[in-house]
Amino acid sequence: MPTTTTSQALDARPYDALLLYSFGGPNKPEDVVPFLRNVTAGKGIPDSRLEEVGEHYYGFGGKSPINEQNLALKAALEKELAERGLDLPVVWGNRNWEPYTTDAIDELERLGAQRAVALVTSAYSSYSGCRQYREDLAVVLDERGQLGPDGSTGVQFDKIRSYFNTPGFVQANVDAVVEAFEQLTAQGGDAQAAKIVFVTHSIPTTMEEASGVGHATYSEQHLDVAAVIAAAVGERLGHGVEWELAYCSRSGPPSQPWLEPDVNDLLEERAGEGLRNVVLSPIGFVSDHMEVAYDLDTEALETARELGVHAVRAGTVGTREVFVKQLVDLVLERAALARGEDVQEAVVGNLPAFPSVTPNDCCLRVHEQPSGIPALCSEDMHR
Ligand SMILES: CC1=C(CCC(=O)O)c2cc3nc(cc4[nH]c(cc5[nH]c(cc1n2)c(C)c5CCC(=O)O)c(CCC(=O)O)c4C)C(CCC(=O)O)=C3C
Ligand SMILES: [Fe+2]
Repeated sequence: MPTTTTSQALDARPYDALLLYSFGGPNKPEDVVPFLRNVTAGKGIPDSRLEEVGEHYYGFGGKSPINEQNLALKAALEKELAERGLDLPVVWGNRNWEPYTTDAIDELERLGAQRAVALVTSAYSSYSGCRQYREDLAVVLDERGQLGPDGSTGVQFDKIRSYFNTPGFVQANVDAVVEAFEQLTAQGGDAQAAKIVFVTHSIPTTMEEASGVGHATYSEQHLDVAAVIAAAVGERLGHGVEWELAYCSRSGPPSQPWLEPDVNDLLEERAGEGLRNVVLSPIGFVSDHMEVAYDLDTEALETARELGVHAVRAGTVGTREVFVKQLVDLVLERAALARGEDVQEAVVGNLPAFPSVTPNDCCLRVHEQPSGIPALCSEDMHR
């Protein structure tokens, strides 16, 4: 039997393609409304919220940074794969904008791919970051007449595990936060006194509860990895650093509870207690999405300024080398698993590696309320 290291270093079999699967975003003003319609179909988001979010996009010329970020990640993955001698084409697709899921499947078929490994651009497990991607794949396959009782009857899909608690994701965030501390000092801020406020996307508390089937919940995942990042940053800086987790980008009706505190509310409260220096670390986002560009760089930094708080926003992991290498390691790990080999799954923090084949009721939108939609890469849909 080959050792894991050797086979992982060289072999992506049985996969013949990598699907980079993301959210999508508008490229121009005319795209904004159709994009928002795609995102919100049947989700009960009030019109007032949609108009507000539309304005965020128009404020940036109707263009989200997300598509360029994904193209950059695709290029970085291609480079890393080529450097390792791996002949694995990368195909990009999105749930909510061009190139759509069906375009990506067309492309996979054009390449003659029979078995693809999917990498979703969300590091954490919840309905929004995990199951929704797997359901959309199933829905699109169904529309194409390619969904059988145990998965796709065409190109087969597996998925790499949620990667928030992998060494490369954590290291990339540590590097970014340390750089933000250096920037704070260079700007005349007080790095010794600064607190890290980790930020992620809020979700409804019902979705939070449902995210904990078979593994830690969405917020627990963030708290676990935030503690590791903060400790490593403290070591690099040579002094302890305090930290907290806050949320951004809530939507839905005001009556519906979502995870709190909101980052702006937290800044206000801590400023009232005397906090004057903050590093905002958007660990919930793998690249500079609109949430980062608007909710953090526009809104939260403005809040901080009004409060007299010196705040610096740390970078997202984006295409940092250590992160890209981790993603390719995860592809190879998934391939070794698919070949039935023993695999040492690298993790950091106190939580175990998340499942590569997810339980059937993993990450439902609402706990114990079946969605009625099959989700790919779950136990039932995995042959
Ligand atoms: C957890 C999470 C992630 C992180 C995981 C991941 O990355 O997948 C994420 C990512 C993203 N969300 C995005 C955009 C939007 N999300 C919305 C709505 C919602 N997001 C939710 C959660 C999440 N969302 C939820 C619970 C809703 C309510 C509706 C529902 O229950 O599903 C809405 C509707 C308006 C509004 O409510 O804001 C928009 C426009 C974009 C694109 C940004 C760009 O263009 O750069 C990205 C990457
Ligand atoms: Fe979202």
